[in-house]
Amino acid sequence: MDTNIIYESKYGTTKEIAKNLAMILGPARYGTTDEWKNEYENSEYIIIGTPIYGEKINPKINDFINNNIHWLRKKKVFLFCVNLMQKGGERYLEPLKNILGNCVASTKALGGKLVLDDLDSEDYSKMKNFTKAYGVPFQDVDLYNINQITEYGLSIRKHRDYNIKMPIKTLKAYVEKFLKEHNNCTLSTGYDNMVRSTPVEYTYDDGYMYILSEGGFKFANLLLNDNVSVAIYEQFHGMNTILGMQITGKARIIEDGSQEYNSYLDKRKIKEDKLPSPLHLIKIKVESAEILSYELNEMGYGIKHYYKAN
Ligand SMILES: Cc1cc2nc3c(=O)[nH]c(=O)nc-3n(C[C@H](O)[C@H](O)[C@H](O)COP(=O)(O)O)c2cc1C
Repeated sequence: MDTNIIYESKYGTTKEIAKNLAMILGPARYGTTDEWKNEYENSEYIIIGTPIYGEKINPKINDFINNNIHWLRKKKVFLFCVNLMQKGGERYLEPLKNILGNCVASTKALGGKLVLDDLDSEDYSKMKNFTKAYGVPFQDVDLYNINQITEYGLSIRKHRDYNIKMPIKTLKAYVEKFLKEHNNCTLSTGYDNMVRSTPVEYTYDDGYMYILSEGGFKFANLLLNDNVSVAIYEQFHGMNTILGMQITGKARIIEDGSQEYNSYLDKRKIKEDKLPSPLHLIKIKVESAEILSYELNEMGYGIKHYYKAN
């Protein structure tokens, strides 16, 4: 497993976050310091999560880092803490960052929870004294924010998956070749609780995908939201022949009968008056592409790539 998440948690918030991060970062495992096995040391990406109690990181996390420093320093380490600071919680991670040095790729403070009814008597009275001393209300606090967690998970994922950078020209040429060599895709459109994935034929030319369609559900979404995602892929036979792309783009409906519409039909040698029903033209600007390609892997560039069009 390339990615391992190590955490400690007293009341379950850091555990919940570790579990969600493991799903986003999958394939990944998550577990406490006690569940750690030496065989996990071959993971390249190590994410360490600690709750903050009394301004301090969890002692087991501290011990784990000190006892494993020799191999941790050779990895890419992401540190996060779970706390109730609205801002600046990263400072709690400074001691760990200082021990680990350059292997720390990022530090992040994530919002935690305080549920007074769940606290054991010792924590309950500590919190009571703390709130009294600082003149803050003695009450439940909920800063747990799933958007913040997914954003954090995706940022680590990007760091991990797109680590091997291809020359941009080579990647662009590869993306364009792939898009030209295929003509089937799944177009996903969405608005509010309406989500639609439609298998369609497309053509590609100079940064744009073109789709002709009689109409339907997807147009209702496109009229309300021009953000689209497009998947183009080959049948899955195993990781050693995996090939596919997920495009993010902006769609526009080209006016029927406009010059652009007519020249597209001309190019495709489609006679409008011969059509059984009118066709509408969707033009998608390719903004970015996430690529899974055994071909690029065989070229020595790694299997996953992120392409951003200019
Ligand atoms: C006794 C006690 C002390 C705490 N001290 C701090 C603190 O110093 N700074 C902070 O931001 N949060 C503090 N918290 C809040 C915890 O970090 C928060 O509840 C977190 O979600 C706990 O994570 P866990 O459920 O994974 O153990 C404290 C909570 C308790 C109960």
